[in-house]
Amino acid sequence: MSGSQSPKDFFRPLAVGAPTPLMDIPARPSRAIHFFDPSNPKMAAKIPDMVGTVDVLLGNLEDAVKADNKVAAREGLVKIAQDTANLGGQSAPTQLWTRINSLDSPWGLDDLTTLVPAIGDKLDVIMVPKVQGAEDIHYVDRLLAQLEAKAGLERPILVHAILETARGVANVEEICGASPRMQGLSLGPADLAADRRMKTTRVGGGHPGYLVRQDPPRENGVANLEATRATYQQDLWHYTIARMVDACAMHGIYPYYGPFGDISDVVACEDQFRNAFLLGCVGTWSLHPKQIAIANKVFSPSVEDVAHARRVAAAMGDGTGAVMLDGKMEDDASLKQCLVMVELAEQLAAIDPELKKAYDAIEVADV
Ligand SMILES: CC(C)(COP(=O)(O)OP(=O)(O)OC[C@H]1O[C@@H](n2cnc3c(N)ncnc32)[C@H](O)[C@@H]1OP(=O)(O)O)[C@@H](O)C(=O)NCCC(=O)NCCSC(=O)C[C@](C)(O)C(=O)O
Ligand SMILES: [Mg+2]
Repeated sequence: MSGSQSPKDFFRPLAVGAPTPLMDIPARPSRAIHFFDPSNPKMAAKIPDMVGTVDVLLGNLEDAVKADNKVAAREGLVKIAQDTANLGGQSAPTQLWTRINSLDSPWGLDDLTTLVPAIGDKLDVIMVPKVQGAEDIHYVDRLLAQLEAKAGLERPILVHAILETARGVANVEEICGASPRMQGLSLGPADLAADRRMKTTRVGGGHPGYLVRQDPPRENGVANLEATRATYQQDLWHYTIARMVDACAMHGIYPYYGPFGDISDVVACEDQFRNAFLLGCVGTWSLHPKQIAIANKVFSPSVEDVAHARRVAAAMGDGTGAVMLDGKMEDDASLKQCLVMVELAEQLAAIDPELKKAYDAIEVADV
């Protein structure tokens, strides 16, 4: 909500006839947001078979789509949305998102004015790149309301902002609170690195030069600076992700990691995703089909964690007081953490039969 706005106006439609904004953003599973270029015939051909195997399919119109293909990508996305069953809309197993071109580009406006009338009923979330502050969200918010009203849509399209400028990061809280449409945030590590003038050349992930080194061993009180010392690579994105998580939690919306550009390094990709999962993110991006399985694995609580969480919940009874379990103290606050895990497991079990089987098996054997 912006400074001069009355609280009661925040949840009013911004155009006559537009759908009423949602009070709460639904927690729909979105472990992997899988990017595809709708102007690439090979990728487009794969989309119908991917429905049901990934939580979100995202038709990307921005960076990674050639300038000459911008219109073809937009039109390709319309066609895919119209022709593909079970993709997009409230009850579809796979959500349909798009990433529009940036608001200062020659294409952003036409992206919105084409997509909303044509496939607005199927589009669940619109990702807006390079968001700098609340003003960008306000612009999209009003425009979407006008387009929704004109198209007679019954459900508001949600908005997701990518943080990829220093100003965007500095304004992260106001971005999250700028509209009831705000669904979440993703990290845009490549543009953000460039904007910050970081000295990296990668799309997400770590850097071997960003490290801390073990202290030198001391002999008779003197540091041996010649000794071999272990180094520990640090996470370049810790600060930004942590800020995103707090801003999203404060506003009841959802944080996501983002892209991991080294498609061949599936191990480091899994590590980067897991850091984000542990810090509070609900999902990440997948740029290549092989990253979907990594995201689904990482962003689904492990069977061991769910088993432990259920044991704590059972041992805590009415949820107050303190108990000992396996030598550890559990209390109201550790129970709350466990309930986050249990709730997430329930949401995922409802849409993923394999996970349901794995989580159901715990109940019998381990609790
Ligand atoms: C990396 C690339 C070029 C490798 O593409 P490739 O064709 O060389 O890979 P491949 O391993 O040979 O592909 C095998 C098969 O899978 C297909 N395929 C491959 N990828 C996909 C896909 N995503 N969805 C569906 N199908 C896909 C591909 O067409 C091929 O089909 P085939 O067997 O029939 O020949 C390709 O995967 C790709 O273009 N991925 C999407 C890239 C993208 O969307 N980038 C933008 C997001 S990141 C970003 O913008 C940064 C950010 C946030 O803004 C900021 O940090 O600032
Ligand atoms: Mg970018």
